[in-house]
Amino acid sequence: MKVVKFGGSSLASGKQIEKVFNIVNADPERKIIVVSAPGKRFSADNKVTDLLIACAEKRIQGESADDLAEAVLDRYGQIADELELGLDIKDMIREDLFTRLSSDTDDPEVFMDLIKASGEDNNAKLVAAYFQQQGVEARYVNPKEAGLLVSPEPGNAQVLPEAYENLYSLKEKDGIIIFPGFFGYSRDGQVFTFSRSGSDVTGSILAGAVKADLYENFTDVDAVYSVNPFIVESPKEIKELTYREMRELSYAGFTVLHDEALVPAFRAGIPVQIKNTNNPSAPGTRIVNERDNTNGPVIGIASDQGFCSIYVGKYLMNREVGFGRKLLTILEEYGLSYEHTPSGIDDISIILRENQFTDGVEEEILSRIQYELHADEVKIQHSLSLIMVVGEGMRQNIGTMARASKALAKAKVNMEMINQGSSEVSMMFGVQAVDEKRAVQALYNEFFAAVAAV
Ligand SMILES: Nc1ncnc2c1ncn2[C@@H]1O[C@H](COP(=O)(O)OP(=O)(O)O)[C@@H](O)[C@H]1O
Ligand SMILES: N[C@@H](CC(=O)OP(=O)(O)O)C(=O)O
Repeated sequence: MKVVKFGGSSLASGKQIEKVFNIVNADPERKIIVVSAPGKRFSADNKVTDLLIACAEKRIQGESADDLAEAVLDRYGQIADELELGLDIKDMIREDLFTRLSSDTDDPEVFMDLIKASGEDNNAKLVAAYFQQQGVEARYVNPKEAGLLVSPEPGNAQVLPEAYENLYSLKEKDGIIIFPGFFGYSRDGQVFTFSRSGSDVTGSILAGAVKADLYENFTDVDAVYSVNPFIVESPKEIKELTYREMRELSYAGFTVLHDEALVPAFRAGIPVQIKNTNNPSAPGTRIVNERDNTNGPVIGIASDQGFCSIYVGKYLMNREVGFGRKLLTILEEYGLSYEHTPSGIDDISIILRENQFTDGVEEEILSRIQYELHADEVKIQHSLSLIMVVGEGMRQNIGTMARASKALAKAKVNMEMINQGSSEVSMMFGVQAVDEKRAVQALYNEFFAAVAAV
């Protein structure tokens, strides 16, 4: 049995949903179908989820959200018309959205999740209606009915362990199951969503729960490319990579798969296949436990912007027991998570996502570090990009760091910091955001120009 997830780009129009139907119909093993909300039809288009967020924000501010609600309903309406689904489904979606919008906003975050989740929930109902109209035995299954229990963390829910046992019974159901991605229910019955792009996570949870043979993730590219195709033109496709490599790459900027989506599939040992809804005969990319390292040390290069680095210098820091703990405790008190901590004997840098800082907090944290830790120097550097060079082959190859540094030097990119993960499957370079694209291109030329296929 296969669990198959279709992303927003695969469900953005009636024509796309016809493709989805043909793909599912072509393989009787495709039994559990996870759907996202309708995504963008063209680059300047709106994702339904973004419209819903704007809708919820207006209501939270006490304003009317009718115009935005109509824009959402128009997207479903157009799809239903294209698929000749009739009025029932449109009426049902309208009623559902306005019922949700009329609920109380006392807890804005809970309200936001209720509205966001409607994107996937209503799309699953619409897709199920289309499959039924085509004469296929298919039915919408609600995550509450199926027992997809999650932690009550708005916009950042985590699956609860007992969900896996509950969801196992989906295996026994007849026909095709159309399951909305992106959200689950807390133990007391409230809706909570995963973080953005979280339908990938739902697919992986279901695949793990029913012990599927394969988790297929359909999107709008033929494969996972060795670098982001918006940075390097026509980059090499990756045929196979390991869970660890993909986890590092998706965390560091390969948005094609949610970085938390691999854990459930990995724990259950289920391979993941990335495929293209618009070109389903392309083999795609397979994510597995182990692969042959035949083509050099590096499998992919990912990059992301929006980081800052807090530098702390203190003479004899290496001798001071508890220094690191005290420093991280200050960050913890402000609810900040950090990404990397490159360090020397007398200094340490903490790399964080900039968007975690609220007004005024930055100065407060810097002066607390200076004062409470008696630091010699504390400074913050903004607008950094992190570049991750990833590959299991690095463990067996000598000189990968030297090659990367040389390529960056040749491209006149100043490295602000370097960190090699203890796992030896990744190297991190911190550069100024303005240098990011040039750096990625230089690294790509170094590691992929002469490689046939990866
Ligand atoms: N290394 C990469 N390989 C393939 N796609 C990538 C990569 N990095 C970023 N992407 C982007 O990921 C997109 C697919 O993910 P997403 O937009 O979330 O699709 P979906 O709508 O299927 O959920 C691609 O269109 C591409 O722009
Ligand atoms: N619709 C949600 C969840 C999701 O997974 O979407 P997509 O498959 O389009 O990335 C979002 O936009 O975040």
